[in-house]
Amino acid sequence: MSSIKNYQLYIDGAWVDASTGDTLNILSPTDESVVGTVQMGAEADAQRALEAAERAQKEWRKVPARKRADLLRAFAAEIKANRDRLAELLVREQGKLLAVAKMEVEVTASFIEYACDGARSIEGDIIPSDNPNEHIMIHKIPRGVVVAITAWNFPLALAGRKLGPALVAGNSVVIKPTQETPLATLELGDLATKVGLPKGLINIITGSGRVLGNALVENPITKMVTMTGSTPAGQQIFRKAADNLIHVQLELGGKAPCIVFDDADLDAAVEGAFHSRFDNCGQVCTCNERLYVHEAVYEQFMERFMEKVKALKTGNPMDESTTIGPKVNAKEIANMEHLVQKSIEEGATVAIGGKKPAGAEFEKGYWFEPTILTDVTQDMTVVHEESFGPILPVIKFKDFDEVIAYANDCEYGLAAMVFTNDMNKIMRLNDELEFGEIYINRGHGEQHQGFHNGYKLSGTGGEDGKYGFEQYMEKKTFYMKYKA
Ligand SMILES: NC(=O)C1=CN([C@@H]2O[C@H](COP(=O)(O)OP(=O)(O)OC[C@H]3O[C@@H](n4cnc5c(N)ncnc54)[C@H](OP(=O)(O)O)[C@@H]3O)[C@@H](O)[C@H]2O)C=CC1
Ligand SMILES: O=C(O)[C@@H](O)[C@@H]1OC[C@H](O)[C@H]1O
Repeated sequence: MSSIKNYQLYIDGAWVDASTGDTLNILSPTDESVVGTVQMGAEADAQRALEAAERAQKEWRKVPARKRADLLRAFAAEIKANRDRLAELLVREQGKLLAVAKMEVEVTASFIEYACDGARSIEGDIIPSDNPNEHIMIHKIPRGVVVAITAWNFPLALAGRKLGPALVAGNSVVIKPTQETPLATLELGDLATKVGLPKGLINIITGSGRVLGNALVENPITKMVTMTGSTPAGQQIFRKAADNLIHVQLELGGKAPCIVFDDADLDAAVEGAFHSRFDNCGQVCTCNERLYVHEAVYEQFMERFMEKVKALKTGNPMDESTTIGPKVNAKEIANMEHLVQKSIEEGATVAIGGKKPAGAEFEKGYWFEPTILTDVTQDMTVVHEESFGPILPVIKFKDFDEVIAYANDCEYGLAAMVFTNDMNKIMRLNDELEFGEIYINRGHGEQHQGFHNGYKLSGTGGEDGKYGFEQYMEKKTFYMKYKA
């Protein structure tokens, strides 16, 4: 039985108590046991962390980018060296499968390593002026103090995704992880100290988004907010950020369509649609949230697809034979139950699942059976509201125009998946689908060198790749007049 650690706040390279004296128990989604405690920071703690970050950034921005990258590669290496310990903590606080947790730790490090590769690409411009004896120079400079606010589905990877580019670009960071799963992120504090990152460069403080998160966003020291989470919270941050007109990068909700055309490779489509819904218990922003299958292949596809769903083994995420774990908390389960009930009321059929699994091992914890809904129509709630869980509505379609209209009939615009081998369809899909990330003939799964970019209510700014890195820098233009 792993011991329970009581975490403090990590500010200016030290562990300190929060100003409030309040603490929060972090519960295991598997059995609701306490897996750790954190302290609830408030405005005064936000101020302390931001001031430490501001002091550190004044020195950090002078360090050559190559040297910054060297230090951060050591940080990434230390994260990898602690993979198994961090992975177990992720399983205990978030309920993801151990194998997925190990991959998350590796991805955390690779996000940082990818950013380090960009250290030598921080280039500006020298532009000839229209005036004689004058040059125009555009410098890329760090923004200053960046506030990073993260969600619970991949808490450590989301931290690495933001820390990497922010720090390599010369900023300092205050991270506020979600109250649901803060523990693995807090562990980054000791690793930062161990590799000798300057004090105050990374600060990790815990507390509610409404109080601590809000205090961070509205503080004038903050020059950028990068947040991953729900659309409502992102909208609140966007409104508050307007007070100081700071740069905001928001990665929010999604409702990805997965479209299987009649000419699709059905094995690839079954695999892609299945993993894109059920991996991480459906808690991925780019998940297959609604499946559209052409009527000509519907029976064939569903026969193979349902076999895989029935074969899923729900259970303890530490058990290697488990293939799907619990949801993260009781609120998420309530949403699952609401969506299934609403779907039934609106005329859908529960083809499989739809409730809490039976058995003593599921008495405690936040469990929900993998659920497939059929006889679904485009107007139903479950086709428009994000489930962010193991629920999949399936709709039969007749032709290209019909399914594109269905796919775009959505307030989100993050990801879409399509299976077809018809080049004309593929090129038309790229033109007509209103989503920032489109996967052709495979399931979801971003790569660091891409650009994770949500349209509509899925966010603003975008993350990853060279365009995501650019978000962490300001530009300064010089007009240099000289004597001939
Ligand atoms: N597009 C993407 O890449 C991703 C999007 N998501 C989306 O996030 C949602 C699930 O994650 P979840 O953590 O519940 O999302 P939430 O929006 O509830 O929380 C995300 C983070 O924002 C904080 N927060 C909430 N309100 C505010 C505020 N007013 N000011 C500052 N910070 C605030 C939260 O703090 P706290 O909760 O601690 O109070 C948390 O740290 C789903 O909708 C999912 O689609 C998730 C992962 C990736
Ligand atoms: O935010 C998400 O849910 C995804 O972008 C997820 O986060 C980190 C992983 O690398 C991505 O799959």
